[in-house]
Amino acid sequence: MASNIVWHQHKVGKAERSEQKQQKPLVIWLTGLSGSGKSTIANLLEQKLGAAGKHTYLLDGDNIRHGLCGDLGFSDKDRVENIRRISEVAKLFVDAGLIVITAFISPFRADRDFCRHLLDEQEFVEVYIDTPLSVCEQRDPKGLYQKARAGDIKDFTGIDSAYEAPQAPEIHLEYQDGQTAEQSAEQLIAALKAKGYLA
Ligand SMILES: Nc1ncnc2c1ncn2[C@@H]1O[C@H](COP(=O)(O)OS(=O)(=O)O)[C@@H](OP(=O)(O)O)[C@H]1O
Ligand SMILES: Nc1ncnc2c1ncn2[C@@H]1O[C@H](COP(=O)(O)OP(=O)(O)O)[C@@H](O)[C@H]1O
Repeated sequence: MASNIVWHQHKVGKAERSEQKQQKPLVIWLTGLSGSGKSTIANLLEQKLGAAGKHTYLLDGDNIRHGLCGDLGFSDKDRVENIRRISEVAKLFVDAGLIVITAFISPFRADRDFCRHLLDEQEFVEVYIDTPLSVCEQRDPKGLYQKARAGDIKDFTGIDSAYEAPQAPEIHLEYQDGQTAEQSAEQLIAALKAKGYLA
């Protein structure tokens, strides 16, 4: 596809940019059902990383779908393209030396793996926000499950569109009854530290 185009090697590269920021750039990829807690946890995580002096950028489903992916819907084909674009953007931000947090349902395993393979080893951390459908549906923060059950929204993840759960995520945040979002975010930070991602 990219014929007659040559990759330009710049003088300032990822190593220099991450050295300047004193951090290892990476993508912290949150995946889970709608209402599982991705946006809430991602926001808390970004605040906490910022307070610890890290340079971050949060890519969030609802926001990206207003701009970069504003032309896409929720068919399988559009979701694949959504995650492909986001993955390429995440790679650019990693190249800029940033810690990127993404909060997308990203229902298909192959698409999450696409992002993983765009990056170097240790630069992609898949975080499974494993909140059961019944809990997400009960939370229903945007009233979308109610609409999906009533047939007013088609192709809704978990209802009439598939969610392929990660088989070997780097971090698995299992739902615990009564656990607050703050506690989940702390648990995530602790796991990231324990696995050496925030050194
Ligand atoms: N049909 C259908 N299925 C799932 N979600 C829907 C749908 N229609 C609208 N929404 C809203 O869009 C948000 C999901 O967008 P994503 O970009 O994360 O989806 S995907 O990764 O491409 O599957 C999702 O946001 P979150 O609830 O934050 O996950 C919903 O608010
Ligand atoms: N432990 C928890 N982690 C994340 N969110 C939680 C938790 N407990 C309750 N919630 C609530 O669940 C809802 C999750 O919504 P949201 O973060 O928008 O999910 P998503 O981005 O996955 O659709 C929020 O209203 C949040 O306050």
